[in-house]
Amino acid sequence: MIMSSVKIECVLPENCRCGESPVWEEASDSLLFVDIPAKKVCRWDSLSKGVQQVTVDAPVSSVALRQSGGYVATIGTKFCALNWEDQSVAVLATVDKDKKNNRFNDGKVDPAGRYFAGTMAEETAPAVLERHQGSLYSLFPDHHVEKYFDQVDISNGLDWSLDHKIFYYIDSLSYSVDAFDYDLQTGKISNRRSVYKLEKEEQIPDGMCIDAEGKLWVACYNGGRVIRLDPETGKRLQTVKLPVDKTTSCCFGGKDYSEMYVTCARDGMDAEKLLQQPQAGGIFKITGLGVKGIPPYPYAG
Ligand SMILES: O=C(O)[C@H](O)[C@@H](O)[C@H](O)[C@H](O)CO
Ligand SMILES: [Zn+2]
Repeated sequence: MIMSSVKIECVLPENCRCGESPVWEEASDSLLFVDIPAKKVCRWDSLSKGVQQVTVDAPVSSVALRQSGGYVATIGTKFCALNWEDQSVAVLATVDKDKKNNRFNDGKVDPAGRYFAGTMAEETAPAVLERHQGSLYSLFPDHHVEKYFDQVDISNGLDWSLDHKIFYYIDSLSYSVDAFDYDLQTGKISNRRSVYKLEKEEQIPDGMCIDAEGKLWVACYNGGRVIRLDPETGKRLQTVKLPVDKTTSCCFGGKDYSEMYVTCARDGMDAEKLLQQPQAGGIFKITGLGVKGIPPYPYAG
């Protein structure tokens, strides 16, 4: 049963051009996120409401916690370590060296501490790009990189089932949420299949996270919503609409991971749309969902 006490609030009017990769950092009661084209990694302190940011030298598409301290981030086509204190970036590995127009997109750490992230061709406008240029990779704790597959259009949301036996993945322009069998020991994936095909008004599947009941939450770009899916039945369980169209990603955070945070974009909106949706690019908090999330896994290298 769905309780109707869902509340949506813009907690940070940040005007991100393309906000992405929300990650809750319990140790600092903060939300990390990136603004991809603005080349910024941001950290919003939920207690003081202050934002700190680090500007890097290329589009930054995802950020994740690092077990040994600081963060890791995907910057351009590089997996990097980010030292928050002195704002320094160290390159851990580079991918797609033969594809000068590519950049990383969404990334997330698996339950064994590997940093998964995929690439895409740079867009000329939202969802307009040379197709099939991307690949999916992961950075192992020893800093070696494995490539899983290529021919990706827009590599996007990813997460793992609660028993760590399934890897969920979105290539946005397939309009599908896919699943693979996952071998946590080796990091290998196999047996790709679709678990949900988006409906027309749901638009483009973007970022994704799993909740503590094993259900998937997908942010729908241009759809102005997050949807909750049951990957076992392939059914949509819930739709939560937001007052902005370009919802890009979601994560759980806050006390006991009972709140959901949603990022969104301003790029691609005309002046009229921006007047109608002045909160576009802000950070939204959704409470009252009645389900919790799980903590993010830190990169183990
Ligand atoms: O947020 C992302 O993942 C991409 O970098 C964005 O550019 C959008 O998703 C894309 O335009 C719509 O699919
Ligand atoms: Zn995305």
